[in-house]
Amino acid sequence: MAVTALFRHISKPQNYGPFCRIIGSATSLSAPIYENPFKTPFQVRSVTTPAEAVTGFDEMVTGSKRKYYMLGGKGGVGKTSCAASLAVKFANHGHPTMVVSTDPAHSLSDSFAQDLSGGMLVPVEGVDSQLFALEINPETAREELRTAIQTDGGTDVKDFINSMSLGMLADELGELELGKLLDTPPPGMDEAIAISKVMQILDSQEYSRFTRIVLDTAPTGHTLRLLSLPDFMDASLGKVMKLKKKLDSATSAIKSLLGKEEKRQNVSDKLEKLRERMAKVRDLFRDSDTTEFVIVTIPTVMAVSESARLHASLMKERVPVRTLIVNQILPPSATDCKFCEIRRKDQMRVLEMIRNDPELVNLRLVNAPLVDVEIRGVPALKFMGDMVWR
Ligand SMILES: Nc1ncnc2c1ncn2[C@@H]1O[C@H](COP(=O)(O)OP(=O)(O)OP(=O)(O)O)[C@@H](O)[C@H]1O
Repeated sequence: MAVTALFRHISKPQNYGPFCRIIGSATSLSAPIYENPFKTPFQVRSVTTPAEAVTGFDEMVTGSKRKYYMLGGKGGVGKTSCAASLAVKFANHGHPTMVVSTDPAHSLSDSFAQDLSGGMLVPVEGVDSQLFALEINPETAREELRTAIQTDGGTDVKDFINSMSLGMLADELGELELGKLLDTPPPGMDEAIAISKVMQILDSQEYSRFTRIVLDTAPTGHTLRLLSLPDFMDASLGKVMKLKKKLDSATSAIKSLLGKEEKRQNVSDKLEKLRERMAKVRDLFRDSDTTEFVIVTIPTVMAVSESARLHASLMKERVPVRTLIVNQILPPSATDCKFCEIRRKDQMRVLEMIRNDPELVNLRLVNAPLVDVEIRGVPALKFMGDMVWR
């Protein structure tokens, strides 16, 4: 697909729906007054959680060099809401921003309450500055790659080699199982291809203006496998490339005799480009000057345990992590709701657990309250952004 074809414009005005009364504040001890999007001031009740911290948004927003923020965590904790709200905030601070979902189960469209599907860059309505969203369907990205390789004769490489009586090389290529890799990809592979596609888009001159890229990633398991994948891909594709070079020199004489076209050169180029992009993805994840991985969790033992494991893996892979967002914290109950009281006590215990967890203790802890409406649409995201990203 031509890069220019990635833009799609929304002509219909969007209805964001009513928003929003809030019942808690992000870590506030002093009960600040926030303004809702309809300009009706409302009081935010305090969430009494001791470790108040800010995400250092000033630092995040400073500078026009391109920066990447990846949000990840357990399913359903609020990754998309946090990612979308960060993107809105960057855009409202003047950064041309792109928010990208590489989660096979996209929810950016739901979060923005706009249709952002289709694998193209879509402008988000209702934001002061440039904000574009992109939902990459990892399966489609994989199919595109497969078709590109097939069209250029790539899947027939093995047959072709056999027909040239180079069976030994064919076996060697077979061992690399590139075709199988695309048929039944290991978990994380689709996302790696999707991210490499994002890199391809961002590499083009046309999109060089984007200075903030926010990635809403798939739940933890995929992220972890994704991290180790570029190395694996790099090695596999590197081997394929070497083999192809050998093959090219071995067959070029025969091919020129038979007058066959050099179709496979295209395949080689594509694989080489994919390998380069995979290597770029790997480097990007580890570059603390440009990249930050933000872990999002909720105050339950299960979610926090998973976050600790995610953090340990990210550290092992040398991915920079500074912030842990604990989302959906219940505010103190204004009524004598026993259920709410018990849940909140439970949550406070979990917050204490986070503060004492050796894996998480050094992270900036940002507590975000559970609000009494769904976070949906730009005004709601703007509101969430002002609570979380400070
Ligand atoms: N602080 C909050 N208060 C109230 N509702 C919230 C809050 N944060 C998120 N939500 C709601 O919780 C639901 C799940 O949020 P979201 O889609 O952002 O999670 P996710 O981690 O991206 O999920 P998935 O793993 O399925 O992609 C949404 O309906 C969202 O509006």
